[in-house]
Amino acid sequence: MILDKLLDDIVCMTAAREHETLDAAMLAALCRLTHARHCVMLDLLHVKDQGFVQPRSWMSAHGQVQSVAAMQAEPKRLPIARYPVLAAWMRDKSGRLTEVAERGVYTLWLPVWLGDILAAAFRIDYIAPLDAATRPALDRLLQIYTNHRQLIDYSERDSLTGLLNRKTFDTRFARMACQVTAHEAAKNPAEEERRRHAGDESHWLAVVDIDHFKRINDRYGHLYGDEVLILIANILRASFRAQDRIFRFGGEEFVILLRSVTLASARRALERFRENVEHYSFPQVGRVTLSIGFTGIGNDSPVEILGHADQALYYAKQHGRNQVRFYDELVSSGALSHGLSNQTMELF
Ligand SMILES: Nc1nc2c(ncn2[C@@H]2O[C@H](COP(=O)(O)OP(=O)(O)OP(=O)(O)O)[C@@H](O)[C@H]2O)c(=O)[nH]1
Repeated sequence: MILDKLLDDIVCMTAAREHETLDAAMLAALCRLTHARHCVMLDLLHVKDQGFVQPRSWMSAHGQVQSVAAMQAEPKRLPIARYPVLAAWMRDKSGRLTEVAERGVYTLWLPVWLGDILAAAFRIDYIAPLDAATRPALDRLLQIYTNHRQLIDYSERDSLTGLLNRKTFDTRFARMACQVTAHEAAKNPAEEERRRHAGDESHWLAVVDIDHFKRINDRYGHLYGDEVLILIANILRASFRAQDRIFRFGGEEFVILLRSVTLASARRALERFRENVEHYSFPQVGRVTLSIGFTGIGNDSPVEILGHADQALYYAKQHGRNQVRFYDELVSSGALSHGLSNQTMELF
């Protein structure tokens, strides 16, 4: 019986081609196998050598899997010290299934190890103790989950920085732009423009390019150039929210999708990131700066949106580098004319 259920769950999990679907299949499997009252997946974030814990997805009371990616608000991050089991795993760089019983409720913790990095954990709460066969079954299921997650990571991510790759950007951005276009179709473009400037929440796309990166490679060699790319990827991860998506677009270019924020917040986040890089001391290389162009994601096609952000980036490069430029503002001030320039990067 347990074998049948387990095989069904494995079929579901290994059919997943994206993290969200894999996480949902794993949560459903865990709830079914443990008859859980509550099941949540937590992400472990490593920020400046400190560990933080943040929910990623969970099973709702109605048996539906919900995910942070679909939420408007930033989920709460708590220091890892608030979770003694996770803190001990992180300190020891090892740990397996751990069951904790307290006042008639059992909590099972399952770690997701990627090498010696504790990347995530599942927490399951239930009231009847697990039978002897369930624990080893959960342990195997966790191994299958981790293996499949690594496979998805491998195809979605850039091997140098670990950020999402260009192929993933193409798929995700086309999907996101379609959703926004469908949502905005009923509105008139002038109203959408007014809404973005009026401080309403919207989605934004930013293109980031390291300044004079060729000089870094030429002066210090490609290995140091690669190190700069890895460190900038780390600063990017620490500078943006869980709902935002960060891609290495190729070479020394990165793309950020900022979700559901006002123009002022998007600008502030990008400025803060730019300053974080400017003030970081890169080993051997010293100071590195970057230029950023960004625009709103409205009714335009993905190619046009990328083209607009790239035009703003090009403007930043032409006007001193180390700055953030907003496409719509450049157009309304007359510094840029609306439409695709022939200096835009090669798209798709
Ligand atoms: N180390 C390293 N270098 C790379 C990688 N991908 C691309 N590059 C280098 O990135 C450099 C990009 O240089 P350019 O496009 O001329 O731009 P830039 O020197 O950054 O100048 P501006 O963008 O105008 O500020 C080239 O020297 C590429 O060889 C990589 O994965 N690792």
